[in-house]
Parts: sequence; structure tokens; C-alpha cells
Amino acid sequence: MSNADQDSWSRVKERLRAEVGDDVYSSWFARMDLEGIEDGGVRLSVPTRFLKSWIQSHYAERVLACWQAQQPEVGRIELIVRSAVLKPAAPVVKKAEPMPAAVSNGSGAYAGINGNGHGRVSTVGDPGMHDALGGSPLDPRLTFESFVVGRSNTLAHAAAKQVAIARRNDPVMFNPLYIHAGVGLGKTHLLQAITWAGNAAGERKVLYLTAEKFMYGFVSALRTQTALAFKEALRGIGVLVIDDLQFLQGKSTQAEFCHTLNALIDAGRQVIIASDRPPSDLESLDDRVRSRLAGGLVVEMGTLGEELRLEILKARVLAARAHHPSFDVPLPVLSYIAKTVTHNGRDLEGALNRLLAHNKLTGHPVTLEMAEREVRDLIRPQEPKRVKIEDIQRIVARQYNVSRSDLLSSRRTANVVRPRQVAMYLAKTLTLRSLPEIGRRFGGRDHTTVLHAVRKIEGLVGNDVALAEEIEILKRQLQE
Ligand SMILES: Nc1ncnc2c1ncn2[C@@H]1O[C@H](COP(=O)(O)OP(=O)(O)OP(=O)(O)O)[C@@H](O)[C@H]1O
Repeated sequence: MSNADQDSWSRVKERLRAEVGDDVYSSWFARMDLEGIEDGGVRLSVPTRFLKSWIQSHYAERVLACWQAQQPEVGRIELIVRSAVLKPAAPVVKKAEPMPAAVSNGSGAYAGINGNGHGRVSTVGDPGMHDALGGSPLDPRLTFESFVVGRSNTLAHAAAKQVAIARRNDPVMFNPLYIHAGVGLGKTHLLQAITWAGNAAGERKVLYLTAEKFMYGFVSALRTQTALAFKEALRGIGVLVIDDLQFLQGKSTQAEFCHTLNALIDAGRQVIIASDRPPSDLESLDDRVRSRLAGGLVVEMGTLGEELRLEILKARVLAARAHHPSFDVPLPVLSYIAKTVTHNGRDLEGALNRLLAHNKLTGHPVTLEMAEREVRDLIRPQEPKRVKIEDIQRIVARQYNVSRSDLLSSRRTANVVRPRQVAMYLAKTLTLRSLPEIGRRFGGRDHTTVLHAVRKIEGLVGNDVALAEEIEILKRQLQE
């Protein structure tokens, strides 16, 4: 793929993000990749069938229009589910297999292009329950053994370990455990590791479901009139693990999710959830669910630092060697990838897969030059930092020497009103949040109050040089 195509793709993504807003973008498009452009057609890939059908039915026209704004000659978009090259597709296991006591070969077996090396993806739990619920397939590579711990994920890893090894009658320490992180930073890995380890211990039944599976399970159970059995079976498990909660859609599914969550937590069962955003940002969920989710332990996993990226790469090479003994990647090459492929774990995996493929197919050794060529398109320009409303409130409060709760309060003294207006103005200009959403995040204010604040500050900065400078400094601090 040419650099020009990659450039267009970056611009299409920017345009799409601006049009649909940050939240919708990260829910549906963050994992969409460009596969190629040919004969006036653009081929895009997404990781799941669910994403594909959702984008196709809701956003196909819009994606095409964004492309045409960049390249008018583009006449059609083809959406595919990403091939199993990077992550072998899970064969559907009709009958639940018993869990192996030790699920990995100790190296977090990573076989790269030739499949997962085990040829098996197991489901968990007893067949009766799985007939009703259909636990999502687990990848045998995603275990605690293959999870590399670094500064950004220490807390999440420790909490996950703690939950995984807890015994049936141990007091539940954090419930729900809610892990959030950007795309490809290891949420699924950690959740599946908990599931493998929890089930291997045999103390409690651990069920791993993607939100998509939860929705489809529920909807199809409703269709076949077995909703009651579905709910009962779900409530009968020891630990419920739900991945990608941001995809939970639909009023009745959400209501059911809320009941299930309450029933499990009240019965002392463990619930573990992962999402790409904190509970407060799950705007489609109602307040009760959000506050229940925020009531346990909420842990954020940050971006993977260079050191951690290097360790992940080293672990991956070692694991790949279990299946491809001659595969050797010199340290300078690994360091180069760790330095330049910064985006997420999935890109690191992709980079190594390419080196492995190249090495296996051509027989040429892996060199720095080859790596530079192979991973070129995985080196993405730094995305501007996503500013959070909480950060705006914290930094503005510090600057004006008031507390964050002052900003959210109904106090109307001058020393609080101005900072609050500045903070609302920054929220409007630095984030893609709507006026009502900003109002909600500032102590439940009406959107007209936010609009008034934004206009007020806009009016003032034109004449008040000191204020304009102050705001510039705040912006810089927030975007650093
Ligand atoms: N700390 C880590 N140690 C080892 N591998 C990691 C780590 N973090 C991420 N990875 C790897 O990066 C890839 C992406 O991780 P994963 O699928 O868990 O991301 P995610 O956060 O669930 O992403 P998404 O938001 O797209 O669901 C996986 O191959 C995973 O094994």
C-alpha cells in the first residue's frame, strides 16, 4: 500500500471522527484498518462480524462519503472481517471441552502465522450452561504467563490475579472489577487470563462473554422463549467476565445486564468488566448501571511504554520459537520495533507476524533493513492526546486555587463562577462532548448554562489579553 493511500486513510479517519464524535468513533471505527485500494474500491477490515454488520447497516454511506471527500474516484467500500492471519479464527466448538489443567506450554505459546499451535480453542463451563449462554471462545495464548507486566498495567494485573485466585468463600474484595484502556492495550488478554486461571483452579465457574455475545445470547434466548432459563443459568455462575462493555446496546439488554449485575454482586459473585472507557463515559448506559459499575474497583491501563513494548516483543519471539526454532530477531530489530510501533499490542503482534512470515517464506534472516520495510505502515503518526473532562476540571481547579467540587457545585461566588466557565469552555473546545454531556459532567447543569459559559469566555478572550494567555497555557498543559 502506498504512503499516499495511508495518508488518505489517516485523513478519512480524522474526518469520520469529527463527523460522528469521539465516542461513536472509538466504539465502531477505532479498530477498522485499511487493507487496500483497488479499481476504485476501498477495502477495509474490522475484527468481528458484529462490527462489520453494524458499520454496514449504520455507517456505510458515511464512510464512503468521507473517502470520496479525499479521493473522489472511490466508488465503493468493501468491508471484510480481518483474516485469521494475526489471530487464528476460533473454530466453533459445539460441545464444551473439559478445561486443561495447564493451558499454555509455559511460554504463552505463540505460533504466529501457522496458527495457534494448539489447534484448539475451548469453551468453558458445563455443556448445559453453554447451550443456553454460549460462552465466548477463549484464545489459549492469552494467559497470565504470557502477559507482560509493566508500569501501565501493574495495578490491573495485580487486581486480576487476586480475583482469579480467590476461592469460593473468600470475601469479595473488588466487585465489580472494572478495567478500562484504549484499543489493543491488553484488556481481553487480562480477562481471558482470569478465565483460564479461574477455571483451572476449579473452585468457581468462570464465564467469559463479550458484550456482543451477551446481547446475542439474550436476544436469541428471548426469541426461543428461554429467557428465564438463560437468566437463571447466568446467575448460577461464580464469576462473570464481560469484555468490550461499550458495545452493549439496546434498552432491554441493558436492563437485563443491570439485573444480572445486581443479582450477581448481591449474591457475592464476582463480576469483571472491560471497556475502552471509564464507567462515567458509557453514555448509553443509564445512571444506575454506571454508578454500580463505578462502585467497585475501576482501574485504567495506560498506553504501553517503550520498555514494556520491548519486553512484550521479546516474550513473543521466545514463544514463536517454540514452533519456529530458527526464528531469530536480533535485539536492535526488536528495539527498533519497540521504539517505532507505538500504538498498541496488536500492532506489535502484527509487526512480528510480518517478520516471521517474511523469514519463513523467503528464508532470509531478519535484519533491520527488512524490518524497516515490513513495518513501515504500522508506524503511525502520533495522535493528538485525548483530553478528558476530569483533567480539565483538575487543572483548572489547580490554576484558580479552587477545588474540583467547587466547580461542580451550585456556588455562584465570583471566584468559582469564572473558573467554572473557563473549564466548560475548555471542555467544549478540547473535547468532542456535546453541550448536554458537558452540563451533566459539571454537576448536572443545563446545556444552556454551558452555552452561556462558552460564549462568555469566547467574548472575553477577544479583549482580555491576560485571560487569553491563561487559557492558552491551560490548553498547552492539557495537551502535553
Ligand atoms: N501486557 C501485555 N503483555 C503481553 N501481550 C500484550 C500485553 N498487552 C497487550 N498485549 C497483546 O496485544 C494484543 C492486543 O491486546 P488485547 O486484545 O488484549 O487488547 P484489548 O485492550 O482487548 O483491545 P480492544 O479494545 O481492541 O478489545 C494481544 O495480542 C495481546 O496479547
